[in-house]
Amino acid sequence: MKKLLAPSILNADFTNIAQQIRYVELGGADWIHCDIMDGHFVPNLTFGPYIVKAIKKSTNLIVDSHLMISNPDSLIEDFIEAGSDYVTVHQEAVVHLDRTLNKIKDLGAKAGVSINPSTPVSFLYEVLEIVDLVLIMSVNPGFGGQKFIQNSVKKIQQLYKFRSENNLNFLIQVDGGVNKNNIEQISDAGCDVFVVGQSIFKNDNITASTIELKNLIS
Ligand SMILES: O=C(CO)[C@@H](O)[C@H](O)COP(=O)(O)O
Repeated sequence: MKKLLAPSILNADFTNIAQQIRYVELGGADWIHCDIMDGHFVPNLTFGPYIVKAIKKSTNLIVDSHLMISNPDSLIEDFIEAGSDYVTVHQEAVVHLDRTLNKIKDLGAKAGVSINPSTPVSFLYEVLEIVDLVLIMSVNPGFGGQKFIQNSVKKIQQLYKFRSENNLNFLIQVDGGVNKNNIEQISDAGCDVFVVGQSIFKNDNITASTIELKNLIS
């Protein structure tokens, strides 16, 4: 499976977001990752569907919306209408996970599910047949620039094994603290999609850091 790089714009310069996206496009980024935070499920606030719509207009890359919000069902439709190709909800934030994931698919987007560092992979076993993507959070969600939680590698290996043994097709994504020193180890564990924030956008040369990370997973 091709390995994909998904720069997270959480810590990008929003005074010129179209240019920042252009820089990662030039570096070979595959997706744009949008971190949606509500100040309730996570202790931080970001942006909503209006901004996702503007981001979609500024790029041809896949737009990947990660909803770190309570009660995501009420906003799923808005994020899909705004142009999200993937919509990922948190297992911890949803009561009827099977219903929510099917709703995303019925509305025409790819359905993703995410788990926090303290949630075991086994909590997802019953929905893995219907999801397009599983996001392993490798930091506690809410902020960019945190340290990678090493136990996430074991969770990725476990998920990779389950996928192979059950002949399933979902993508395995990792998010939080990914950088040039650990990305190869995470890739070897079986990860397909790498969300990277600060290690791309907090560098002087955004395109060069994108190229460097892409090379490490190619
Ligand atoms: O969802 C989140 C944080 O909650 C992430 O997308 C981070 O924004 C990734 O940023 P870095 O850890 O790579 O800086």
